[in-house]
Amino acid sequence: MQFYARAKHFYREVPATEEGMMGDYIELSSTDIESSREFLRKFIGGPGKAGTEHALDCGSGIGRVTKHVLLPVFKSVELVDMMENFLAEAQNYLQGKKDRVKMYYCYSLQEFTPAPQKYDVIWIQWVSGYLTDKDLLEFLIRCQNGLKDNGVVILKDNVAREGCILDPLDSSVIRDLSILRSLVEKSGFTIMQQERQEGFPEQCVPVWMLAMQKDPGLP
Ligand SMILES: C[S@@+](CC[C@H](N)C(=O)[O-])C[C@H]1O[C@@H](n2cnc3c(N)ncnc32)[C@H](O)[C@@H]1O
Repeated sequence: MQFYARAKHFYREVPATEEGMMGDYIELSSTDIESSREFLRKFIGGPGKAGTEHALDCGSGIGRVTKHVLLPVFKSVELVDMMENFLAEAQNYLQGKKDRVKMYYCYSLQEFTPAPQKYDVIWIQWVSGYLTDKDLLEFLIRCQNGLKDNGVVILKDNVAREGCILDPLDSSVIRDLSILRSLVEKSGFTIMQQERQEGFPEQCVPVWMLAMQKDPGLP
């Protein structure tokens, strides 16, 4: 519980701005967005691919990903974040597109269950490290049930070069790629593609994008 309480305590001091969402690396936001858009394009539209009706932005913060990556593609988007003030700010930040933002869920992901078979894409960016292994695994299992046929989960996060690093400042963990992949696979997802974010400075922790789909044989 302390692990989660500390993260909440940390985010109380974080401004509800793009800078706050980027942890003071605001200059990387446009590179991040551009790569996310390109990565997403591979999995949507066309036979056997995900549709473009509904997306869910997990750990959305003020909706930076929703605004720049999801709303340009999906008819409607829903946001889930544990911080009420971020979701409140999202309503200003997403102004003009508000009618296509259908829900703002104020929940911690470890306590949140996506609605069954509703989403074409579930986007999980820079938030998986705030969940324990057990809670991340269980959340991914609940996400499977939230996906439509051909639906895709995209997880984008910092990835350690080796092992698992605890950041006591914001109470998060950075997992290496093999640990992250094994959690994803344990949940029953199949990883379709993984790609390293390019264009970030060498001294930054590597960032990876993983696209996953549930096994079509499973209910
Ligand atoms: C680094 S910000 C990233 C925000 C957004 N995904 C983006 O890329 O702009 C991390 C976000 O995760 C949220 N968060 C942290 N732990 C969470 C949890 N256990 N459940 C839900 N949201 C959480 C924070 O409130 C914050 O909005």
